[in-house]
Amino acid sequence: MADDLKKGLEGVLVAESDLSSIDGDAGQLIYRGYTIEDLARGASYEEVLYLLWHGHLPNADELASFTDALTEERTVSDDVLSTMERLADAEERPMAALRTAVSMFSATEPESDADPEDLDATLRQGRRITAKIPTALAAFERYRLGDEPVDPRPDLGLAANFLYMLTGEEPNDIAAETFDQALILHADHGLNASTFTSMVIGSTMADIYSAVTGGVSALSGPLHGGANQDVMEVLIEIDESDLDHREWIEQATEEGRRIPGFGHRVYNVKDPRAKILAERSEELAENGESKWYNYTTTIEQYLTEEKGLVEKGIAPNVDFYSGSVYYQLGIPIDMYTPIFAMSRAGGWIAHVLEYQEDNRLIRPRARYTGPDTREFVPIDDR
Ligand SMILES: CC(=O)SCCNC(=O)CCNC(=O)[C@H](O)C(C)(C)COP(=O)(O)OP(=O)(O)OC[C@H]1O[C@@H](n2cnc3c(N)ncnc32)[C@H](O)[C@@H]1OP(=O)(O)O
Ligand SMILES: O=C([O-])CC(=O)C(=O)O
Repeated sequence: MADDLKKGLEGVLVAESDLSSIDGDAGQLIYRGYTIEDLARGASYEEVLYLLWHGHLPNADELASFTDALTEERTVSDDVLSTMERLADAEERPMAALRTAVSMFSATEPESDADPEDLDATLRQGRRITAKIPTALAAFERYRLGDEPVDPRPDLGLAANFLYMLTGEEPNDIAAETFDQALILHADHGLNASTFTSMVIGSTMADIYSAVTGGVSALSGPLHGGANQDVMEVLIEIDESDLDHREWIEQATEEGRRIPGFGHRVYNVKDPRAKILAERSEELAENGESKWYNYTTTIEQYLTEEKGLVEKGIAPNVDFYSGSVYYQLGIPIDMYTPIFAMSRAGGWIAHVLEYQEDNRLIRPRARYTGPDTREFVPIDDR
């Protein structure tokens, strides 16, 4: 492969960004200069959204008017609800239902005829999308269970309100805080595949609904956001196996299975988000069932230390520990990737807006390896 061809765009710089920075060797992630550890410990998801969208952490008044604006936009149209019901009846996957919902939100967009160059209008549209995603997703889950959707509660923050709409019960403080932290950890991550997808769409000056729908689509794949569901499925496979979890991972490794939740294009060491989520998983295990956390630590220890994967730069990524956290919060397994999207929508919107401020159409090239020019043969002569 010639040097100028960067398969998978590895290492290629295509934009400047103030939003997030990853140090793949040190295992550090910052959003606009703040470490992910400080944000996860001290901020709410709404504060992080504000930081990403407005460039600074909000003061109390700014946060209050920002959360009010988000809260006001939580309801979704009856058309979206009935579509969620139909898709639930058809046993559609939640990520596909979410992709459809985001696309449908634009039908009730009050500023749908805004000039694409009006980035304040785009931000307001993005805020509407971000506020509505939890409502549509929770409604889909309720319909799947044969229940009616639960109306959003204006007195609850985005994370607690989502859990409330999902179950009909107000979550306890530990569940609400853990889930809020998970949303913070997933909000942004440089030019990952789904963010880049949104930026490519945004670079044509298409609307933000299209960009976020594209982001959801790209995130759904098992090499990207879909891995969090796959990790939990592996843990359940281990639980149901006749083998003990240590034997299971030994056998899986011998069979050459690629374990989801390991490996990353940018990190050569353990993802800092995985460290935080591992702590949350351990805490939940101390007050509940310990086996899920135990399975993950056994896999991590075996692969990284005994099989030496960490020396090859393959270590747990964010998806490795989020599954056992969500499982212990009682969230259905196929909602894990939509939850990732719920959070990452904030990052997609931030990157699209940042790029559109000084927009240039994104349009790379492929090296042509097909035949040289040849003679066209009419169909009757072929
Ligand atoms: C939120 C996120 O998107 S985080 C990533 C979520 N995805 C996953 O967890 C799925 C599992 N992981 C993977 O498939 C990959 O590590 C990716 C897709 C994340 C990164 O892919 P790339 O940067 O293209 O790395 P690539 O697939 O080329 O792998 C490089 C080497 O690491 C190995 N490797 C990568 N991931 C793993 C893994 N999970 N288990 C074992 N080996 C792995 C590959 O076999 C390859 O080895 P080789 O050079 O000896 O052939
Ligand atoms: O950065 C990436 O390639 C994948 C990832 O961890 C994320 O999107 O959070």
